[in-house]
Amino acid sequence: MSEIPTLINQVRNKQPLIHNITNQVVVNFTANGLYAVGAAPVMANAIEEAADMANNADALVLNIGTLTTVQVDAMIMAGKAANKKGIPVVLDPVGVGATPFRTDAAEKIINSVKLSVIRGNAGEIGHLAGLKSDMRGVDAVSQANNQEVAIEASKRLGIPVIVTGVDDVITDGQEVFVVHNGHSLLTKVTGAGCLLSSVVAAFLTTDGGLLEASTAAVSFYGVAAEVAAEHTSGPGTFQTAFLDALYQLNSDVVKDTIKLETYTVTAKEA
Ligand SMILES: Nc1ncnc2c1ncn2[C@@H]1O[C@H](COP(=O)(O)OP(=O)(O)O)[C@@H](O)[C@H]1O
Ligand SMILES: Cc1ncsc1CCOP(=O)(O)O
Ligand SMILES: [Mg+2]
Repeated sequence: MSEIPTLINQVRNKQPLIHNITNQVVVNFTANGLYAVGAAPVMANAIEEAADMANNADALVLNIGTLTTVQVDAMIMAGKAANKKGIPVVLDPVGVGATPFRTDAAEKIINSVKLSVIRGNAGEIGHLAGLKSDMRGVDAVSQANNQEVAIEASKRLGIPVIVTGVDDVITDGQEVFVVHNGHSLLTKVTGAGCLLSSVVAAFLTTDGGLLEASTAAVSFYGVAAEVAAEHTSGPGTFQTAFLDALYQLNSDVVKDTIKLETYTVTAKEA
Protein backbone atom coordinates (compact mmCIF):
# COMPACT_ATOMS: atom_id res chain seq x y z
CA MET A 1 0.00 0.00 0.00
CA SER A 2 2.71 2.49 0.96
CA GLU A 3 4.41 1.75 -2.34
CA ILE A 4 1.45 3.02 -4.42
CA PRO A 5 2.80 6.58 -4.91
CA THR A 6 6.23 5.23 -5.85
CA LEU A 7 5.15 2.93 -8.71
CA ILE A 8 5.55 5.87 -11.13
CA ASN A 9 9.31 5.48 -10.65
CA GLN A 10 9.13 1.93 -12.00
CA VAL A 11 7.20 3.14 -15.05
CA ARG A 12 9.84 5.80 -15.72
CA ASN A 13 12.70 3.32 -15.29
CA LYS A 14 11.13 0.64 -17.41
CA GLN A 15 9.69 2.83 -20.20
CA PRO A 16 7.17 0.11 -21.13
CA LEU A 17 5.93 -0.13 -24.70
CA ILE A 18 2.16 0.32 -24.73
CA HIS A 19 0.31 -0.91 -27.81
CA ASN A 20 -2.88 1.08 -28.29
CA ILE A 21 -5.68 0.18 -30.63
CA THR A 22 -7.64 3.31 -29.96
CA ASN A 23 -10.01 5.85 -31.39
CA GLN A 24 -9.23 8.55 -33.94
CA VAL A 25 -10.02 11.39 -31.56
CA VAL A 26 -7.37 10.68 -28.94
CA VAL A 27 -4.43 9.13 -30.78
CA ASN A 28 -2.09 12.13 -30.47
CA PHE A 29 -3.06 13.03 -26.90
CA THR A 30 -2.63 9.41 -25.81
CA ALA A 31 0.81 9.11 -27.40
CA ASN A 32 1.98 12.38 -25.85
CA GLY A 33 0.51 11.50 -22.47
CA LEU A 34 2.27 8.13 -22.45
CA TYR A 35 5.56 9.80 -23.30
CA ALA A 36 4.95 12.31 -20.49
CA VAL A 37 4.54 9.60 -17.83
CA GLY A 38 7.69 7.85 -19.08
CA ALA A 39 6.16 5.07 -21.17
CA ALA A 40 6.52 4.53 -24.93
CA PRO A 41 3.38 4.52 -27.11
CA VAL A 42 2.70 2.66 -30.31
CA MET A 43 -0.54 2.77 -32.27
CA ALA A 44 -1.15 -0.16 -34.63
CA ASN A 45 -4.69 -0.82 -35.80
CA ALA A 46 -4.30 -2.81 -38.99
CA ILE A 47 -5.56 -6.34 -38.81
CA GLU A 48 -2.42 -7.46 -40.68
CA GLU A 49 -0.11 -6.40 -37.83
CA ALA A 50 -2.18 -6.03 -34.65
CA ALA A 51 -1.17 -9.42 -33.22
CA ASP A 52 2.51 -8.99 -34.14
CA MET A 53 2.64 -5.57 -32.46
CA ALA A 54 0.96 -6.87 -29.31
CA ASN A 55 3.56 -9.59 -29.25
CA ASN A 56 6.30 -6.91 -29.15
CA ALA A 57 4.61 -4.81 -26.46
CA ASP A 58 4.60 -4.71 -22.65
CA ALA A 59 0.86 -4.00 -22.41
CA LEU A 60 -2.14 -3.63 -24.72
CA VAL A 61 -5.03 -1.13 -24.67
CA LEU A 62 -8.27 -1.82 -26.54
CA ASN A 63 -10.39 1.34 -26.90
CA ILE A 64 -13.67 1.16 -28.82
CA GLY A 65 -14.21 4.92 -29.27
CA THR A 66 -14.44 5.02 -33.09
CA LEU A 67 -14.91 1.39 -33.89
CA THR A 68 -15.24 -0.42 -37.21
CA THR A 69 -16.12 -4.06 -37.76
CA VAL A 70 -12.60 -4.84 -38.95
CA GLN A 71 -11.13 -3.11 -35.92
CA VAL A 72 -13.07 -5.39 -33.59
CA ASP A 73 -11.40 -8.36 -35.26
CA ALA A 74 -7.99 -6.69 -35.00
CA MET A 75 -8.59 -6.06 -31.30
CA ILE A 76 -9.47 -9.67 -30.68
CA MET A 77 -6.40 -10.88 -32.57
CA ALA A 78 -4.16 -8.49 -30.62
CA GLY A 79 -5.87 -9.44 -27.37
CA LYS A 80 -5.30 -13.14 -27.96
CA ALA A 81 -1.64 -12.50 -28.79
CA ALA A 82 -1.30 -10.46 -25.59
CA ASN A 83 -2.93 -13.22 -23.56
CA LYS A 84 -0.57 -15.78 -25.07
CA LYS A 85 2.41 -13.60 -24.20
CA GLY A 86 1.03 -12.89 -20.71
CA ILE A 87 1.03 -9.08 -20.92
CA PRO A 88 -1.76 -6.94 -19.37
CA VAL A 89 -4.78 -5.99 -21.47
CA VAL A 90 -6.95 -2.95 -20.61
CA LEU A 91 -10.37 -2.38 -22.20
CA ASP A 92 -11.82 1.14 -22.46
CA PRO A 93 -15.45 0.61 -23.54
CA VAL A 94 -15.93 4.18 -24.80
CA GLY A 95 -19.59 5.01 -25.34
CA VAL A 96 -20.83 1.47 -24.76
CA GLY A 97 -24.58 1.62 -24.36
CA ALA A 98 -24.88 4.59 -26.72
CA THR A 99 -25.48 2.27 -29.71
CA PRO A 100 -26.10 -1.47 -30.11
CA PHE A 101 -22.97 -1.78 -32.31
CA ARG A 102 -20.72 -0.63 -29.46
CA THR A 103 -22.47 -2.86 -26.99
CA ASP A 104 -22.15 -5.93 -29.22
CA ALA A 105 -18.49 -5.17 -29.92
CA ALA A 106 -17.63 -4.72 -26.25
CA GLU A 107 -19.36 -7.97 -25.36
CA LYS A 108 -17.53 -9.81 -28.15
CA ILE A 109 -14.17 -8.51 -26.90
CA ILE A 110 -14.97 -9.39 -23.28
CA ASN A 111 -15.96 -12.90 -24.33
CA SER A 112 -12.87 -13.45 -26.52
CA VAL A 113 -9.99 -11.82 -24.62
CA LYS A 114 -8.88 -12.26 -21.02
CA LEU A 115 -8.87 -8.68 -19.76
CA SER A 116 -6.77 -7.43 -16.84
CA VAL A 117 -9.10 -4.54 -16.10
CA ILE A 118 -11.90 -2.52 -17.71
CA ARG A 119 -11.77 1.29 -17.23
CA GLY A 120 -14.70 3.53 -18.00
CA ASN A 121 -17.12 6.08 -16.60
CA ALA A 122 -20.09 4.98 -14.51
CA GLY A 123 -22.47 4.96 -17.47
CA GLU A 124 -20.22 2.66 -19.50
CA ILE A 125 -19.32 0.24 -16.73
CA GLY A 126 -22.91 0.21 -15.46
CA HIS A 127 -24.18 -0.64 -18.93
CA LEU A 128 -21.66 -3.46 -19.38
CA ALA A 129 -22.84 -4.98 -16.13
CA GLY A 130 -26.52 -4.75 -17.06
CA LEU A 131 -27.22 -2.03 -14.48
CA LYS A 132 -29.44 0.93 -15.23
CA SER A 133 -27.26 3.58 -16.87
CA ASP A 134 -27.50 6.41 -19.35
CA MET A 135 -24.96 7.41 -21.99
CA ARG A 136 -25.04 10.54 -24.14
CA GLY A 137 -22.41 9.86 -26.78
CA VAL A 138 -19.24 9.08 -24.83
CA ASP A 139 -20.28 10.74 -21.56
CA ALA A 140 -22.18 9.35 -18.59
CA VAL A 141 -25.42 11.24 -18.01
CA SER A 142 -26.81 10.37 -14.60
CA GLN A 143 -24.93 10.80 -11.34
CA ALA A 144 -24.40 7.19 -10.30
CA ASN A 145 -22.83 5.93 -7.11
CA ASN A 146 -19.46 4.95 -8.52
CA GLN A 147 -18.64 2.58 -5.68
CA GLU A 148 -21.89 0.64 -6.04
CA VAL A 149 -21.50 0.47 -9.83
CA ALA A 150 -17.88 -0.67 -9.64
CA ILE A 151 -18.41 -3.38 -7.04
CA GLU A 152 -21.51 -4.78 -8.71
CA ALA A 153 -19.98 -4.65 -12.19
CA SER A 154 -16.81 -6.38 -11.15
CA LYS A 155 -18.78 -9.13 -9.44
CA ARG A 156 -21.10 -9.65 -12.42
CA LEU A 157 -18.37 -9.51 -15.07
CA GLY A 158 -15.77 -11.40 -13.05
CA ILE A 159 -13.18 -8.80 -14.13
CA PRO A 160 -11.56 -5.99 -12.09
CA VAL A 161 -12.95 -2.59 -13.03
CA ILE A 162 -12.05 1.07 -12.67
CA VAL A 163 -15.01 3.44 -12.60
CA THR A 164 -14.01 7.08 -12.95
CA GLY A 165 -15.76 10.38 -12.35
CA VAL A 166 -15.71 12.76 -9.39
CA ASP A 167 -14.41 9.80 -7.37
CA ASP A 168 -12.48 6.96 -8.97
CA VAL A 169 -13.10 3.40 -7.81
CA ILE A 170 -10.80 0.46 -8.41
CA THR A 171 -12.09 -2.95 -7.38
CA ASP A 172 -12.15 -6.68 -8.02
CA GLY A 173 -15.52 -6.89 -6.27
CA GLN A 174 -13.89 -7.53 -2.88
CA GLU A 175 -11.04 -5.11 -2.32
CA VAL A 176 -12.04 -1.51 -2.99
CA PHE A 177 -9.76 1.50 -3.52
CA VAL A 178 -11.41 4.92 -3.82
CA VAL A 179 -9.33 7.85 -5.07
CA HIS A 180 -10.65 11.36 -4.39
CA ASN A 181 -8.11 13.25 -6.49
CA GLY A 182 -8.71 14.82 -9.91
CA HIS A 183 -10.09 18.04 -11.37
CA SER A 184 -13.26 18.92 -13.25
CA LEU A 185 -11.19 20.44 -16.11
CA LEU A 186 -10.40 16.84 -17.09
CA THR A 187 -14.00 16.63 -18.33
CA LYS A 188 -13.36 19.55 -20.69
CA VAL A 189 -10.49 17.84 -22.51
CA THR A 190 -11.34 15.03 -24.89
CA GLY A 191 -9.38 11.87 -24.25
CA ALA A 192 -8.82 12.36 -20.52
CA GLY A 193 -10.45 9.02 -19.82
CA CYS A 194 -8.81 7.31 -22.80
CA LEU A 195 -5.34 8.48 -21.80
CA LEU A 196 -6.00 7.30 -18.25
CA SER A 197 -6.76 3.80 -19.58
CA SER A 198 -3.40 3.80 -21.36
CA VAL A 199 -1.62 5.12 -18.27
CA VAL A 200 -3.21 2.30 -16.26
CA ALA A 201 -1.75 -0.14 -18.79
CA ALA A 202 1.70 1.40 -18.27
CA PHE A 203 1.41 1.01 -14.48
CA LEU A 204 0.26 -2.62 -14.88
CA THR A 205 3.74 -3.42 -16.20
CA THR A 206 5.22 -2.62 -12.74
CA ASP A 207 5.49 -5.20 -9.99
CA GLY A 208 2.61 -3.67 -8.00
CA GLY A 209 -0.44 -5.94 -7.74
CA LEU A 210 -3.21 -5.29 -10.24
CA LEU A 211 -5.41 -3.21 -7.94
CA GLU A 212 -2.45 -1.37 -6.38
CA ALA A 213 -0.90 -0.56 -9.76
CA SER A 214 -4.26 0.63 -11.10
CA THR A 215 -4.73 2.78 -8.00
CA ALA A 216 -1.22 4.18 -8.45
CA ALA A 217 -2.05 5.17 -12.03
CA VAL A 218 -5.38 6.75 -11.12
CA SER A 219 -4.04 8.70 -8.13
CA PHE A 220 -0.93 9.88 -10.00
CA TYR A 221 -3.19 11.07 -12.81
CA GLY A 222 -5.60 12.84 -10.45
CA VAL A 223 -2.82 14.63 -8.57
CA ALA A 224 -1.26 15.69 -11.89
CA ALA A 225 -4.60 17.24 -12.87
CA GLU A 226 -4.75 19.14 -9.57
CA VAL A 227 -1.21 20.46 -10.09
CA ALA A 228 -2.01 21.47 -13.67
CA ALA A 229 -5.20 23.26 -12.64
CA GLU A 230 -3.20 25.51 -10.29
CA HIS A 231 -1.59 27.09 -13.34
CA THR A 232 -4.62 27.50 -15.60
CA SER A 233 -8.33 28.19 -15.78
CA GLY A 234 -9.30 26.92 -19.24
CA PRO A 235 -9.21 23.66 -21.20
CA GLY A 236 -6.62 24.76 -23.78
CA THR A 237 -3.86 25.68 -21.38
CA PHE A 238 -4.97 22.94 -18.97
CA GLN A 239 -4.25 20.28 -21.59
CA THR A 240 -0.69 21.54 -21.99
CA ALA A 241 -0.16 22.06 -18.25
CA PHE A 242 -1.50 18.56 -17.61
CA LEU A 243 1.06 16.96 -19.96
CA ASP A 244 3.77 18.94 -18.17
CA ALA A 245 2.48 17.80 -14.77
CA LEU A 246 2.44 14.13 -15.89
CA TYR A 247 6.07 14.59 -16.89
CA GLN A 248 7.26 16.51 -13.81
CA LEU A 249 5.20 15.10 -10.94
CA ASN A 250 7.24 13.11 -8.47
CA SER A 251 6.21 10.41 -6.04
CA ASP A 252 6.73 12.61 -2.94
CA VAL A 253 4.08 15.06 -4.11
CA VAL A 254 1.73 12.17 -4.85
CA LYS A 255 2.41 10.76 -1.37
CA ASP A 256 1.50 14.13 0.21
CA THR A 257 -1.56 14.78 -1.96
CA ILE A 258 -3.17 11.38 -2.52
CA LYS A 259 -6.68 11.04 -1.05
CA LEU A 260 -7.20 7.30 -0.86
CA GLU A 261 -9.80 5.23 0.96
CA THR A 262 -9.67 1.42 1.02
CA TYR A 263 -11.99 -1.25 2.35
CA THR A 264 -13.09 -4.77 1.68
CA VAL A 265 -16.69 -5.34 0.65
CA THR A 266 -17.36 -8.09 3.17
CA ALA A 267 -15.96 -6.00 6.03
CA LYS A 268 -18.08 -3.01 5.05
CA GLU A 269 -21.26 -5.03 4.66
CA ALA A 270 -20.80 -6.89 7.97
N1 LIG B 1 -16.00 16.09 -11.81
C1 LIG B 1 -14.74 15.64 -11.74
N2 LIG B 1 -13.88 16.10 -10.81
C2 LIG B 1 -12.62 15.67 -10.76
N3 LIG B 1 -12.09 14.74 -11.61
C3 LIG B 1 -12.90 14.24 -12.55
C4 LIG B 1 -14.26 14.64 -12.66
N4 LIG B 1 -14.83 13.95 -13.68
C5 LIG B 1 -13.87 13.16 -14.18
N5 LIG B 1 -12.71 13.32 -13.50
C6 LIG B 1 -11.43 12.67 -13.78
O1 LIG B 1 -11.28 12.65 -15.19
C7 LIG B 1 -10.60 11.48 -15.62
C8 LIG B 1 -11.41 10.79 -16.70
O2 LIG B 1 -12.56 10.29 -16.09
P1 LIG B 1 -13.98 10.28 -16.82
O3 LIG B 1 -14.39 11.68 -17.19
O4 LIG B 1 -14.92 9.53 -15.93
O5 LIG B 1 -13.65 9.39 -18.08
P2 LIG B 1 -14.27 9.46 -19.53
O6 LIG B 1 -13.58 10.64 -20.16
O7 LIG B 1 -13.87 8.16 -20.14
O8 LIG B 1 -15.75 9.64 -19.40
C9 LIG B 1 -10.37 10.66 -14.33
O9 LIG B 1 -9.07 10.91 -13.86
C10 LIG B 1 -11.37 11.23 -13.34
O10 LIG B 1 -10.94 11.14 -12.01
C1 LIG C 1 -15.40 12.37 -28.34
C2 LIG C 1 -15.19 10.97 -28.76
N1 LIG C 1 -16.01 10.39 -29.70
C3 LIG C 1 -15.66 9.14 -29.98
S1 LIG C 1 -14.32 8.61 -29.10
C4 LIG C 1 -14.18 10.11 -28.31
C5 LIG C 1 -13.15 10.40 -27.30
C6 LIG C 1 -13.63 10.05 -25.92
O1 LIG C 1 -12.60 10.28 -24.99
P1 LIG C 1 -12.85 10.19 -23.43
O2 LIG C 1 -13.75 9.04 -23.16
O3 LIG C 1 -11.50 9.99 -22.86
O4 LIG C 1 -13.47 11.50 -23.02
MG1 LIG D 1 -14.07 7.53 -22.00
